Amino acid sequence: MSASQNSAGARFRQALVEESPLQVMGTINAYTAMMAERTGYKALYLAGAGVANASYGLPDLGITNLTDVLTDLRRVTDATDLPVLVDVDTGFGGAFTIARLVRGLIKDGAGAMHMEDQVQLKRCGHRPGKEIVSKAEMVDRIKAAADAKTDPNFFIVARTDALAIEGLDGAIDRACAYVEAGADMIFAEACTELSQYKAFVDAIDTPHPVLANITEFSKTPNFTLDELRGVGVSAALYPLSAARAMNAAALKVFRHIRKEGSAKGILEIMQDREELYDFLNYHEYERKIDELFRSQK
Ligand SMILES: C[C@](O)(C(=O)O)[C@H](CC(=O)O)C(=O)O
Ligand SMILES: [Mg+2]
Repeated sequence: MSASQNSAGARFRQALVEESPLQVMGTINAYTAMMAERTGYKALYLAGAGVANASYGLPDLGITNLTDVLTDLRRVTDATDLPVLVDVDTGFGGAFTIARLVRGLIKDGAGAMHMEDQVQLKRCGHRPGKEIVSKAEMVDRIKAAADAKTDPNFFIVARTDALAIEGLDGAIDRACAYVEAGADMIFAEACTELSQYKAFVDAIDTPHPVLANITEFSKTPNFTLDELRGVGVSAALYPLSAARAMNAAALKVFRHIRKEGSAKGILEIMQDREELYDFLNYHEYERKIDELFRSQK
């Protein structure tokens, strides 16, 4: 098997074949990535909003950069074998920056990326007031990315935020142009109805045409996997589900211990030491230390 057949990009493509729709699970750090892997997911997601919110305490408004994303990516790819889809926002700059980004992602173990057609001062895809670049400019972004691939299997997802601005026909017209330019899949952002996904799927001519972003508290309802399968969606993204739950749990714990002066009464929502150690393979590390240094005792 050649190196590129076994690359993260190849593994991402394989996951799309094995599972349809492929559930792509957002994990904001190495440890949650390990838990998701053990739970049975076949692909992970590094959310731009996750990098911004969780790692830097910033809103998802295009403030974090290429280096911030690669730093978080390396933590995840060092800890798991699963292929990771990485949110690279607008690509962080012009053609040369995008090329550097693609090379960096592949080097740091990403299997796929998604880049969007918003202006540099981007917003969350589910917020009002989004602005997008021209179709031609986004086509250039995709071409720059496709041209920079050092692994032919690296998977490029083009995200279009055009539905909210140009309507379904405009968004589909862009989607087709993005695929023509080298995108492997379309991230149809902020769809409100299943029929919209179907329209994208019918228009796009690739083996795995459409990704649905099932982010909570958004413009997109929490469509089930069966519903998405029914309209031909190839990948279902859960960018921040665990992060939202982790935030809510942390806040509960902070409030409880502050108020009660003790963790008594809130312990049941915590992961206990045994489970933590199980996911970390902690005992294996201890065994190794004992084995290595036994003679010194
Ligand atoms: C997918 C997304 O790009 C992300 O960064 O996770 C966000 C998710 C969200 O804000 O809920 C987006 O849809 O813009
Ligand atoms: Mg994002």
